[in-house]
Amino acid sequence: FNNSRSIRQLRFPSLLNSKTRNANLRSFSGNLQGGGGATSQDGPFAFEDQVSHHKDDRALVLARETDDFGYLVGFRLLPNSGLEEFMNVSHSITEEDSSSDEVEKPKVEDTEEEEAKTRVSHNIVVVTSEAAPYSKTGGLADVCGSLPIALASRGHRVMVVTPRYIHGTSEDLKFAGAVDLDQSTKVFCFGGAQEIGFYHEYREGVDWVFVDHPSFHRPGNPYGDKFGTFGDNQFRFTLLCHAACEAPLVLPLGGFSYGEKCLFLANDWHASLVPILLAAKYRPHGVYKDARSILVIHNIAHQGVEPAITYRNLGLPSEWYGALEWVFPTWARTHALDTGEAVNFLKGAVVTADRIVTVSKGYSWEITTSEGGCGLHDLLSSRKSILSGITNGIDVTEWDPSCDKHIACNYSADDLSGKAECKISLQKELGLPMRPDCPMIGFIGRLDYQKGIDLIRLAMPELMEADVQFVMLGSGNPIYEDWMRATESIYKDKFRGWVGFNVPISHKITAGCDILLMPSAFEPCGLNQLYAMRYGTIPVVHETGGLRDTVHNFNPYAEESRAESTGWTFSPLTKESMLAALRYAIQTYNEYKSSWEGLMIRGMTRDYTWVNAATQYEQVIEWAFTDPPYC
Ligand SMILES: Nc1ncnc2c1ncn2[C@@H]1O[C@H](COP(=O)(O)OP(=O)(O)O[C@H]2O[C@H](CO)[C@@H](O)[C@H](O)[C@H]2O)[C@@H](O)[C@H]1O
Repeated sequence: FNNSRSIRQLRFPSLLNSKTRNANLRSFSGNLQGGGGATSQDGPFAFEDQVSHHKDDRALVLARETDDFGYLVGFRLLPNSGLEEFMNVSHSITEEDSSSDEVEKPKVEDTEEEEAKTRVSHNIVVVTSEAAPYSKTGGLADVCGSLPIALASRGHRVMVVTPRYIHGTSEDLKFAGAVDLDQSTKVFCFGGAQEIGFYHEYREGVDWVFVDHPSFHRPGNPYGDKFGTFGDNQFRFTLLCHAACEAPLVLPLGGFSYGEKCLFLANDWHASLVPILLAAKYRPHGVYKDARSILVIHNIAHQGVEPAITYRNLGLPSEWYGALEWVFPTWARTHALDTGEAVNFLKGAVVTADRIVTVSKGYSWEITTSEGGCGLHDLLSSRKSILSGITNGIDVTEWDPSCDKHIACNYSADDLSGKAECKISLQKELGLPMRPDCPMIGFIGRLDYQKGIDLIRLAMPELMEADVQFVMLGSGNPIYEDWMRATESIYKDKFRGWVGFNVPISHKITAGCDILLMPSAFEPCGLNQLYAMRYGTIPVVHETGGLRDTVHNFNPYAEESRAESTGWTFSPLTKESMLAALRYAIQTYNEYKSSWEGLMIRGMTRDYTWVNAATQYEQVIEWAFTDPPYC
C-alpha cells in the first residue's frame, strides 16, 4: 500500500555522506568537552583517566564507540547524578552483548513495575501516517496506536501527529471525538504557503493530533484507492512532517505547548522528513536545539523515492540536497538519458536521525546486509552504533481471547473449551463443513510479495490433498485476490478466500483456526504470529526477521527447547520446507494432543505487553539525548 517505489537494489553516494561523518566527529568533540577537556590525540585510556580524576565534573564515560575498523568515534556520557539508577537499568539491557548497541530483551524481573518506572519524563512526538483505531492498513497502525499509550502510562507527555483522513464513509466516525483546535497554520512547501488545521482528542493519556488538509479528504485508504497509489503522496506526507514539527511549538494542548525540547519518533518514510527539517530548517535559527529524533523503520522496502527535481518542493534549504540524494544504479534506470538521480526520504532520515530503531533485533541485523537492506545496507552498517532492534508488543486489551467481543466464545489458557466453539462458528460462517477435528489453517495479511503469497499459491494443490481446511483473509494485489476467488471455487469444501480488510473477521480467524501460516519473504516484526500465540493458534512461519525472534521451533526430541517452543519455523523459503513444517504441525495436532496443548499454553501465557518494548524505547531515548543533536 505504501506508495513509494519499491527499492530492489540501489546505490547511494560515497561512504558515507559527509553529514554522517561530521555527525560522528561532532559527537566526539562534544563529548570530550563534557568529559574534562581531553583531546582526540589523548586516546581513550588517557581520557578515561582524566574522567576518573574529575568524578564530580559534568559527566562520566560509560562506553567508547568505535567504528568497524576499531577507530574511536565517540563516547557515551552520563551526568554523575542518577548514575546508580542508570547502571541498574542499562545493565539488564546490554549485559549479554556489551559490544553492540542493539537492545537485548530485558529479563522478566526487570519489567517489574518498580524498575520500569522512568527516571526522566520526556515530551514525545510520534509522527505516523496511520494510527489505530483512527486509520489502519497494517501493523504500523497497531504500533502507533499502542506504543504511545504505553509511553504515556510511564510518565511521558506523548503526542501522536497523523493525518485526519476523511473518506466520506462511516469510517470517518472514528475521528468524531476530535475537536477542531481552530489553529490554522501555514507551512511553506510545494511552491507556497499551505494552510493546515489541527484536530485534537485526548484519549488514554495521549494527545492525538490530526492534521487537517483537503488532500487527506478522499475515498480510499491512506495511500491509494481502487485506481492505485495516489500521485501526490509526496506532497501529503511532506505536509504531515512540516505540521508535526510545528505542532509542539504552536498547539496549547491542555493549556501548554510541548515546546522545543521534544523527542520525535518518526515512523517509516512518511515521517522521514522530520529529522531533516529539525536539522536543516529549525536548528540554524536556534529552534529545536535541544530536540532529538529517532527514526523507526517498520519496513525498509518502502523508502519514499521521487525524482530529484521534486527536492525544491520540500521546503528545505538547497544546500541540504545531499542528505536526501539518491542515485539509482544503471540497470534500474529507464532509458539512456536517465541519470538515475532521485530524492529518498528514508535515506535522509537514516543520515540525520539521532538514533534508529527497527521493530525486531533480527531485522535490525538483516537491514545491514545486502539481501535485506534494499540498498541502504552500507549506510545503515555505517550507523550501526546508533541502530537498535526492539520487538513490538501488542495491544493485549484488544487481543484477549478471554474477553474478545468479536469471537463466538471466550476462552483462556485455564479453560480452552471455548476455542473449539470458535472454530465451529468460523466454519459455519464460512460455509465450510463443521468438523471440529479437522486441522484448520489461517492466513491474514496484505496480499503482497512480502507476505509469501506466491509460496502459498505454489503449495496449494499439494496442501489441499491433506485433510485440512484453509482460510485466507487479505486484500492488496488484484492478481492474488483473483487467485483466492478462483481457488475457492476449486476447493469448495476446503478453502475460503475472504478478500477485504475486516478487523472482526481477523479476530474470528485468529481464534477459530488451529494453525496460522506466515511464509513471509521478509518480516520486520510481524504481529499476526503474536496475536495467534495469544489465542492458542500455533504459528508456522518462515524463519526470518521478527518471526525468527518471536516463534520458537518445536522439536519433540530436544527436551530443552521443548519447554520454550511455541510453533514451527522453516527455512529456506521453499514450498518443500513450508509443506514439511505444515505436515509436522498437522501430525502433532492429529496425533500428539498433549504436545499440542503444551504449545498452545506456552504461547498463550507469554508476555506480549508493551511494557518491555516501552522500557527499551526509553533507553534509546536516553541515548539520543546523551549525544549532541545532528546539525
Ligand atoms: N485483510 C485484513 N483484515 C483485517 N486486518 C488485517 C488484514 N490484513 C492485515 N491486517 C492486520 O494488519 C496488521 C498487519 O500487521 P503485520 O505486522 O503483520 O504487517 P505489516 O506488514 O502491515 O506491518 C509492518 O509493520 C509492522 C509493525 O512494526 C511489522 O510488525 C511488520 O513486520 C511490518 O511489515 C495486523 O494487525 C493484521 O491483523
